[in-house]
Amino acid sequence: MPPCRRFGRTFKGGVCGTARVAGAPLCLFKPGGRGTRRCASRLRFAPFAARQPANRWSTDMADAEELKRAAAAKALEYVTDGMRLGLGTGSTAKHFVALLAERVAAGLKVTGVPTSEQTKAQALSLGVPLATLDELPELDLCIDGADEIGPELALIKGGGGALLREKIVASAAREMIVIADETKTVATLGRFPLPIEVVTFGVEAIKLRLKGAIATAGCDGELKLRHKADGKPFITDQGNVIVDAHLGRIPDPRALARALEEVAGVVEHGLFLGLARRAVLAGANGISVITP
Ligand SMILES: O=C(CO)[C@H](O)[C@H](O)COP(=O)(O)O
Repeated sequence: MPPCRRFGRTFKGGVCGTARVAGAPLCLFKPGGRGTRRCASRLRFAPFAARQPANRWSTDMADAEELKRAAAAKALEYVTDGMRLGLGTGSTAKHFVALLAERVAAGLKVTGVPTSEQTKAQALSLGVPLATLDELPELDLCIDGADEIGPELALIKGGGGALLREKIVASAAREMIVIADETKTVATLGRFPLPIEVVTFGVEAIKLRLKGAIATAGCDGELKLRHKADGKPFITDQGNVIVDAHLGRIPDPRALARALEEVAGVVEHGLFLGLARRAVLAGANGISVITP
């Protein structure tokens, strides 16, 4: 049995052979005739075989991570030497930063501007050179995840609470590429609660004004202040709080964005309109790259 070209190992009871699935570098693991499973991570490869009898939920979770990593790997193809990169936040962006770090270790020269303290810590720990947006106010490319991807690549972002810095960094970049597993795509935005970052002063009054603004854009739904697991309000990297708007449907995202921007106390909202120029989506059938 030839060893896996990616991992350099031969796996007992099965064949591991690298392949490109619809352009994405994935390793195909064929455990002894029991079907083909995908593995995109050296570290998780061995446990994967042992995981065969695991319950459906954990298998789905693992598959979702593999898809995120596959999207991140494809997006890496758009990165070239010397680029100034916006580095997104979230579980998909985390895969991108990890893969980017491997390329940096192999000699790629890039400078990243992180969109959160979390991403900054990850990038620093992996040796990715960083700068602040003040030092690099113009970026070549920003790569980030999203919570929902609607028509014309309109996005909802901010599930991880980093929407403010994410929007500033994406706006500073010549191009934004959004990376996600394909379950994030929707025909109409709004199933994912829309994060709205507001100042900590007068939150209840701000929520009342938000309710009215949301109604003028033809939407309705509950507004909830975001809390952490310990019950305390979630505080963003900029020291603000987040109100999540559970709207269900956003028929006119531009109208809603305009209405939200008029409410005093709103710092930013999670509607990213006209920012993403490309989406790299990973699904069961491979990778697709879509443009608005
Ligand atoms: O906007 C974000 C963080 O503020 C993330 O990009 C978004 O929540 C998607 O995260 P994940 O890749 O973990 O699904």
